[in-house]
Amino acid sequence: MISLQNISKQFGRFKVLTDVSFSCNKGECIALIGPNGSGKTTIIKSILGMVIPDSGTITFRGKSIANDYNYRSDIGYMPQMGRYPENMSIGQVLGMMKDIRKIPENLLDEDLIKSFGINKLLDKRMGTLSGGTRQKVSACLAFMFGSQALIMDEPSAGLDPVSSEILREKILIEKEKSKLVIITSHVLSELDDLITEVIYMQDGRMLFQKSLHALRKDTGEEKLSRAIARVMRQQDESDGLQEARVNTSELRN
Ligand SMILES: Nc1ncnc2c1ncn2[C@@H]1O[C@H](COP(=O)(O)OP(=O)(O)OP(=O)(O)O)[C@@H](O)[C@H]1O
Repeated sequence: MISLQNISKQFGRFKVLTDVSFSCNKGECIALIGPNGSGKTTIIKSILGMVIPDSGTITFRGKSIANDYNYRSDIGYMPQMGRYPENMSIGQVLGMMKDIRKIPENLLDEDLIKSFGINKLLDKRMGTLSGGTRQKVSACLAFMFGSQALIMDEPSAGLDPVSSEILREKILIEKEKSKLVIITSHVLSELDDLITEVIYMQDGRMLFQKSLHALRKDTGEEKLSRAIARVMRQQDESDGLQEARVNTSELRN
């Protein structure tokens, strides 16, 4: 459904993405993980056309996204930090998005609006909302139009435990409908029962893409956090060995 081929991006002199390639398909729930600054949000923004890569190709349903923004109506996006007109009320923001997307009222998915209780806050101005309520509005918008792909950038950040669980249940329901879900999170424990695949980023490079099943099998660890920790230890050991080999050969020369 979404495919990245050799994507690289530089901001000024700083290389943020180097030769990133991966594909993801409907029915998959992909954890895009990695340390702060490893390039996860830049990947997401590149998929959404908000960042233009310096090189490489991104395709959505087999078609290059370059110069064609129509594909975006098929992606529900929940940003890390939603920015909205501060003077508009929640109801006006929801209404504005409905007008832009032009989806018939009976096809709108308003589950989260009800379960988060957003329907009781429609008159509140965006500028007065708490961080968590703003996140809830972003979540409502991401799911509202029944998009076939959902991209969520740290969706539970700022949500209280009850709301996190509501969102998690919703993601599971959509995953069961064979949608593609891409999700970034630093709280790996909340991804355990959700995801099918892991893409691990480090320093702007994709270190690996593996099914959760393969990752568990390779590491012998059931929990994602422990499996990732084990992979990183193995990586450090192999980097150390490599460094030792280089040092030895430098000494010989
Ligand atoms: N518009 C920009 N101009 C300059 N540098 C940028 C820009 N956007 C991102 N960067 C830099 O690119 C790097 C990757 O940022 P990105 O937001 O993709 O990381 P991330 O993996 O999502 O991090 P986090 O886990 O902290 O959200 C960071 O060093 C960031 O400062």
